[in-house]
Amino acid sequence: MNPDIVKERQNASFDVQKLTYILDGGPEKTKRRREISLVLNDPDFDEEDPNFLSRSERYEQAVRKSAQMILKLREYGISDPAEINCYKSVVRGNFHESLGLHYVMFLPTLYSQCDQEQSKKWLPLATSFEVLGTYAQTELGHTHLRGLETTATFDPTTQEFVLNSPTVTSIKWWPGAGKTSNHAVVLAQLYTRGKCHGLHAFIVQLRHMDTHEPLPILVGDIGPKFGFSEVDNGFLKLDHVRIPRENMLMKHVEPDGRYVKPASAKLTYGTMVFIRSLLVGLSALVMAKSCTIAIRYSAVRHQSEIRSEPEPQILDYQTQQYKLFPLLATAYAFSFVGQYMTETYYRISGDINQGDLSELPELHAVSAGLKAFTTWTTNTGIEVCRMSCGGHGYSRSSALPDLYAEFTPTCTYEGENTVMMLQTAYLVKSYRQAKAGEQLRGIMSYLNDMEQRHVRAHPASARPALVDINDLSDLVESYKLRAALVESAAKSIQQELQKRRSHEDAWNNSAIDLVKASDAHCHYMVVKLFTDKLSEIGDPDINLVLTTLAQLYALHGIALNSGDFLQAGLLTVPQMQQIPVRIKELLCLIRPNAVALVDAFDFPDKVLSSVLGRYDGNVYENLFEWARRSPLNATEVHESFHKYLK
Ligand SMILES: CC/C=C\C/C=C\C/C=C\C/C=C\C/C=C\C/C=C/C(=O)SCCNC(=O)CCNC(=O)[C@H](O)C(C)(C)COP(=O)(O)OP(=O)(O)OC[C@H]1O[C@@H](n2cnc3c(N)ncnc32)[C@H](O)[C@@H]1OP(=O)(O)O
Ligand SMILES: Cc1cc2nc3c(=O)[nH]c(=O)nc-3n(C[C@H](O)[C@H](O)[C@H](O)COP(=O)(O)OP(=O)(O)OC[C@H]3O[C@@H](n4cnc5c(N)ncnc54)[C@H](O)[C@@H]3O)c2cc1C
Repeated sequence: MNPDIVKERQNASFDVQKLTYILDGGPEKTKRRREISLVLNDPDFDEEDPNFLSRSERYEQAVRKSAQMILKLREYGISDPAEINCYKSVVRGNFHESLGLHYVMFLPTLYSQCDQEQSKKWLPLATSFEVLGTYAQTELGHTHLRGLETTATFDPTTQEFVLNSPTVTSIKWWPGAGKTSNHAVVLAQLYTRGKCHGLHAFIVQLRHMDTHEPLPILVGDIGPKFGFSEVDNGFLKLDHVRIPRENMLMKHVEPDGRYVKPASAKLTYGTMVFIRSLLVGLSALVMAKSCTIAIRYSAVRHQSEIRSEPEPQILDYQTQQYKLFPLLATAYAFSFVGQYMTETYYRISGDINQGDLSELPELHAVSAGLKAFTTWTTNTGIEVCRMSCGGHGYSRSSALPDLYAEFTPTCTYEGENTVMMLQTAYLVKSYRQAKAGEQLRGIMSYLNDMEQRHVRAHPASARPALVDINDLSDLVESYKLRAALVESAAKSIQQELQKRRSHEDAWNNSAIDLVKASDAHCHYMVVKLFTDKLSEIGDPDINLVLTTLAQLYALHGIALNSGDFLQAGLLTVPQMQQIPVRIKELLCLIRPNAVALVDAFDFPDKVLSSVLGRYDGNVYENLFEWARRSPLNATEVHESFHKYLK
């Protein structure tokens, strides 16, 4: 064990194990997660570092691993969905699996959209992996759902739907598992009796069940990408492909071609809401991994000098702390927001299953906004962690390049982040309702008292100084008032309408304000949920260290967005000048606990897969060993010497 890291652990002021229990949701859950993590000792999961393999080898290794996972799940009797998720996230490490989409999109779509008869047919096939599915929605030319071109036309004479990609731009593009899957959920515009009824989901067989040869359908892999080398993102061109009427999910077409409206057309989009909710938790996980790597490495890396003494640990540099500790605070904040998002998703989708759709718009708005907010923040955070590791952060051995490449598409997939932020129509609607005197419920209820607060862009001098910057509840209140930026967005729309612009143009001309409002709303939610969590934590040592992190999270956010807080008169200039001073004090308070705080995330070394983030801190000897495994070192003299240099 590296002596620096031993010393760091001795300095901790709290019980790491107890904090792990809080993150997991209780000691029983930690125990079970650790039991599941033992699967990493199974030699069947020993594999070459994918960084030393070609794309085709990586894909093959991922398929082998996916197949092994299924067999082992059965062998170990793991069947609870949360436990399957935990098992997969342990085995997957920092990469994706080839059957990922079958689990996260295909199966959930079947579970939520099959009727009884369809469930009876498809669920046994899909859960036994005879049917391997993908989710084909995006097209070469479109992702906006109303604009999708693929058609499904009902033919009552044969009781079939005819699926067609009429143009090049309508070819399905991106669905994972282009080579792996034999079925797809295809999203297409439904036509029956000559009328279009919008987007619906259909099950389409793509490949022969025994030979895996494609049916008369053009299907394949779209080629190498920025990351996602394990995943065969695919294309799919359908040329008048016929499927039985029973393959339409939720069956809205009667045998005679009559269309029966669903309770809400938006239920077809349910799988995306599910994944967007999951991505909030995934952001927390990846931010936590990145911080673990960068903070452990910063504790064992010595460089330059502060005083004329031996080289200090780089974690002692104030600038290093300023780079990493706000991200550490973010990892904790997002962990609690992830827990909230999961609970909210299951609560509201439970109501939806019972026929109560009243909270669907809020679930959509919250999951879209938080997905965008947390993935954007995490994406930039991983890169800060990588940079903070200097040159060794650039090596694939650090895992940070892989974490970045695998995570960055979360800002794009399941709804491009700007587009998701623009799903703030709900926010503006809520604002208008509150202004009209309606009492809002839930997370939007803070808009109820906006009129009394009169939060507007007044000169700061005209306002009382509301905030004690050392008081978390005051900080939550200021974030809440800043979230009233929605008022500026609503006003911008109003002004555009007064200029006789159409509603659509007024919306587009206010889009920057709308995204800002959405961002402020999400930021408020994160600060509030983090602060609320503190009241549940009885252990005084843990409460103290998490309160310090929450304060840092809140103040750092204000420092980054100082213009908003000053403009709205929520803070005075002298208070704003106090914030960097307070932030520096908080960095000093966090410093002795930094390593313990990342230890509490409890990532086994095999899951982190990072030479820099090793628990024992023995970085240099393992970096050397890792480099020696590089395929370029397989021979002492590379063949290129004989071919070109000699
Ligand atoms: C701890 C966690 C651990 C582990 C997790 C592990 C793994 C999971 C994570 C990752 C998975 C890993 C690997 C998989 C990798 C990638 C998979 C990627 C898949 C995909 O990307 S699938 C394709 C996704 N595509 C999109 O998201 C498209 C985005 N666009 C849209 O959603 C819509 O076009 C848009 C922008 C919402 C507009 O909708 P529409 O076109 O219908 O416009 P309208 O104007 O007609 O309607 C708007 C109206 O409808 C409301 N609305 C829109 N969407 C919804 C919804 N989903 N639910 C409810 N309501 C919705 C909207 O608010 C408007 O309402 P209004 O009329 O104003 O009242
Ligand atoms: C790794 C990966 C895996 C994927 N897996 C799947 C899958 O399994 N199944 C599937 O169906 N799809 C999948 N996708 C596709 C993914 O869902 C889309 O890429 C995503 O929805 C974004 O759409 P787009 O690529 O068309 O971007 P575009 O919508 O073309 O975005 C390009 C730019 O235009 C801007 N823009 C677009 N619309 C607006 C607007 N209304 N207002 C303001 N700005 C706008 C965006 O902000 C962005 O800056 C995957 C994508 C990736 C990268």
